[in-house]
Amino acid sequence: MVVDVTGATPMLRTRGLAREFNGFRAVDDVDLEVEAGTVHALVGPNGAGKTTLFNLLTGFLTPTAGSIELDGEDVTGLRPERIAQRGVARSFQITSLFDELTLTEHVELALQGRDGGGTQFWRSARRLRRYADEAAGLLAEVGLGAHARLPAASLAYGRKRALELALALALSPRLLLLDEPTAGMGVEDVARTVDLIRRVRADRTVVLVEHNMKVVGDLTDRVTVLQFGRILAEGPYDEVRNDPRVITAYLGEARA
Ligand SMILES: Nc1ncnc2c1ncn2[C@@H]1O[C@H](COP(=O)(O)OP(=O)(O)OP(=O)(O)O)[C@@H](O)[C@H]1O
Repeated sequence: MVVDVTGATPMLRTRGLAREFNGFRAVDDVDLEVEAGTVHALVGPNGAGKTTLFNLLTGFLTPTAGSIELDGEDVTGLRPERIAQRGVARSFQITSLFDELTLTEHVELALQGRDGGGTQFWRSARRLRRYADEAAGLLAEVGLGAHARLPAASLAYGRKRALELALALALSPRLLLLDEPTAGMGVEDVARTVDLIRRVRADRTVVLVEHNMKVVGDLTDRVTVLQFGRILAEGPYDEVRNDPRVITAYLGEARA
């Protein structure tokens, strides 16, 4: 186990992390450190490498170079399911919802998957009931308690994303990765989502990719700014947003 000078092992640490696509470095020599119990944002102009970095952290892509440690354990090159088993969950991917299943059934399936029981509904509908209480608790946590018996298809967009969050939380993640949690939302849903993330962050470590700077400012302890696959700046939001290099990077994007 690697321990840093402050004595605390970061929940996530990458060193020299890189990913090339045909000689093009989408992620280039990234040293990222995320302290346990914090909310950390990844921001940067389009094409900066944020999604590629997320895909590396979840094992959906293998790095060309560098390493990834989770709570001091080397997870570099592990397959996505192995990384998930070690407590990394990623939300929101609405495409993974099933229209006809109720919210409760979705969460019960996720809980069964966490316990290694597979995620096939048709084989196990009766066994799923053992998770009823835990599922109810998770739905209440994300504010969907009143909708538990409705099919997922009946939910509005913002609520679908809350359900995705409940599914990620069902895995009891140590590290929760949120991929643009407020993308495509109106002002009210954004505010609700910020509140929700605030609530679920207790005892968890959260890394989010976010374009909405108000959300970043409201939610995060630290921000890493990526540009051209590299870390351009890193620090508390108020420091980073006044960094001339960051301002130039975003102005450049606005002009383009
Ligand atoms: N599979 C791939 N093959 C080739 N190039 C890729 C691939 N995936 C990403 N890239 C390139 O890597 C760079 C970083 O892309 P990435 O999607 O990680 O950026 P991003 O910061 O998430 O951007 P956005 O904010 O637009 O989602 C881009 O130039 C992109 O075209």
